[in-house]
Amino acid sequence: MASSTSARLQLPQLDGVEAAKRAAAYAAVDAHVRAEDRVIGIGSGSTVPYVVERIVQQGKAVNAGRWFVPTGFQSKELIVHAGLQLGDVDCYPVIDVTIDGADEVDSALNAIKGGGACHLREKVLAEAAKVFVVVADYRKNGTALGQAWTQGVPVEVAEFAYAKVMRDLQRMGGKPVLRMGKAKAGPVVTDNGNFVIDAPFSAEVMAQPRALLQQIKLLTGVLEVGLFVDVVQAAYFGNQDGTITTKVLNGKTVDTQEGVTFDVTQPPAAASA
Ligand SMILES: O=C(CO)[C@H](O)[C@H](O)COP(=O)(O)O
Repeated sequence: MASSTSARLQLPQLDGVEAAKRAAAYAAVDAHVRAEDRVIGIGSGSTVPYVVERIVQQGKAVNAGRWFVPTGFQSKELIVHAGLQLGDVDCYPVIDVTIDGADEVDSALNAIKGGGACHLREKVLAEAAKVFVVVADYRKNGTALGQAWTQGVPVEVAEFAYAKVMRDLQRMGGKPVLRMGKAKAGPVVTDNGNFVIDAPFSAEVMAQPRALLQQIKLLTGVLEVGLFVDVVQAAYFGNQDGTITTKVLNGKTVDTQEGVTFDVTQPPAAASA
């Protein structure tokens, strides 16, 4: 994928899952962040720092004319600390490409997102983008939603409505739990000041993600649901053996390629632009 004639990058040695995340992120940037792209959405999670790292490797010249739109506090900090120009979706409602993490992706490119409680802004930046790409390690690459990611569908709710929405989700057959803070007494509060409910459903219900999304979205008090249906155009997964797996939308079908060789030490082609 990258040219083998350029000088190699000196990168820190990473093991296992971290190496997989880096490979997925670098491969996705190389394939989807073109030199001419001017507005770029930056998602959330532990894989996204490698996305920003690769974009920085594309060089100061190409990045000087770009605006970077974050999905939350974490990605805003990444953008600022990388010396990239910060934009917002109210200035840039059309984004050239957004790259984000994912909690699980199925074989039809449906995804669960919201493990970091950012899925409201993430979905706005996904839908604002001409191209929406997710990056993850091999643990997130599945065939059906809810198999690997068992903590449930993340649902962002208005704080005052949470108890009513919990009851609604129970009536739908879910087992909702209010997400609690780890180093804070009380619930997680999103970047938008709301609560998050995690709602596991049976495999039969999870097998129809569009129907489930529509049903939850209609509950009064719900801001957004972490089911991303028909919005992901490509997914990149880093594997344990150093290769990557790609799932790319091709018309109405998904082309899957496994065991793709990718050398992270090769600089990105856009670096010379
Ligand atoms: O949806 C998200 C945050 O709301 C993240 O993108 C998702 O949790 C993936 O994170 P990681 O790259 O750490 O696995």
